[in-house]
Amino acid sequence: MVVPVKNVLMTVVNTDPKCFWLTNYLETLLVQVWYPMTVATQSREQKKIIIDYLLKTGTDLKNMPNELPAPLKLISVGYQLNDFGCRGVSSMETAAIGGAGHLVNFAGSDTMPGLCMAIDYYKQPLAACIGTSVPAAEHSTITSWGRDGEKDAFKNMLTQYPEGIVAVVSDSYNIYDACEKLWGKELKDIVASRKAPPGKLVVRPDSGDPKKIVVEVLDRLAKNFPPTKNAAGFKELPPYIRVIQGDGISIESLRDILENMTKHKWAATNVCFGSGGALLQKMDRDTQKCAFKCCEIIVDGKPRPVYKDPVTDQGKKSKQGRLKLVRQNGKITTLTDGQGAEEDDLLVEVFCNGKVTKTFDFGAVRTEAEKGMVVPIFDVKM
Ligand SMILES: O=P(O)(O)OC[C@H]1O[C@H](OP(=O)(O)OP(=O)(O)O)[C@H](O)[C@@H]1O
Repeated sequence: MVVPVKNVLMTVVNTDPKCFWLTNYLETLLVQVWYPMTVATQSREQKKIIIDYLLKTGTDLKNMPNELPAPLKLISVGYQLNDFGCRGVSSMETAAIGGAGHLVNFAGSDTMPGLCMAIDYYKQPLAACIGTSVPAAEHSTITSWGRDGEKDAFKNMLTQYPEGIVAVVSDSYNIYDACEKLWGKELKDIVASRKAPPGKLVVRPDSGDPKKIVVEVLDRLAKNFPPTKNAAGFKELPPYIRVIQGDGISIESLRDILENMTKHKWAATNVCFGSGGALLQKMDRDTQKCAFKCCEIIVDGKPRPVYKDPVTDQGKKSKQGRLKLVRQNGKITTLTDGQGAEEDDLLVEVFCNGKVTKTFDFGAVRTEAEKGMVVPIFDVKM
């Protein structure tokens, strides 16, 4: 469920007076949910930005081709922010937890542990295509051919993967020449013969100022792959060629790039993104101010509200009494002091006296996260 910050997200009630210490004992463990929640939230914010620019620059989102075999449905927005974060996090466990958080909103990911986590813990079959990636060159598979062998390295990628999507990092030496001379002239016929959709070459710059380099690359490619204008007057490269920016992507740079593309009349559909450290690592518990506080205590059989209210920071005031999460006039809010009716509480019991009483599958989590988005992008429940 999408809940604004500063609301109650979970409550823990002690059911055995002999274990009065248990709730606080669990605090440290339970508060660790701050991490996947923050990854999922930031990834969802980036999805909103991408959809916003797609609409602004004339993409017909409702008629985008399905990217998955029936009965699964996913439009290509699901691959517009790809998880490149596995190498940039502190452990494989972090990659698994954060990577699954990103998959709530997108389907593109190179973080295998995230995919395994979604399958294992949320009981999704592999065939549900929770997360996928594409064949892609990395610098070593290009530079091993030597500086004079870059064209042959590129050609090798196109011929090894003659169908579907293939991404090729193109900045090993000179990204501008790679776009204009190698892709645009020497290999143009092979690129243009790729059957699209879904087949396409995805050119990857991986250095330079992210804000500028994407437009520079699009402009260079446009010299030999003439773009068409969509209904809103924005340029689109031929469907067999696209660009991925995977270096230095954060919420801020993603917005800057899309804004700069819009300024230069390039449609957002020409580009997709890869994000690593900023997606999975560059955040902390205070990003969304996630905390766990005592709000009620039973003394001599009588409940008593408990709270803190530091004079030095009003923002740290905690909620008191029994808490409920409710929807009032369409807005989610927290009721304190036992107010509100039990049946209006959006919080549900998930664990009681040693037993898990409710579970959620990954499809249901995704459906919740898509609520409030302009366009739902996937239906991959199985
Ligand atoms: O969002 P980020 O955390 O920056 O992750 C993405 C980056 O990771 C990889 O490069 P890497 O940093 O391994 O090396 P390079 O940039 O020197 O090629 C990739 O080529 C991207 O540039």
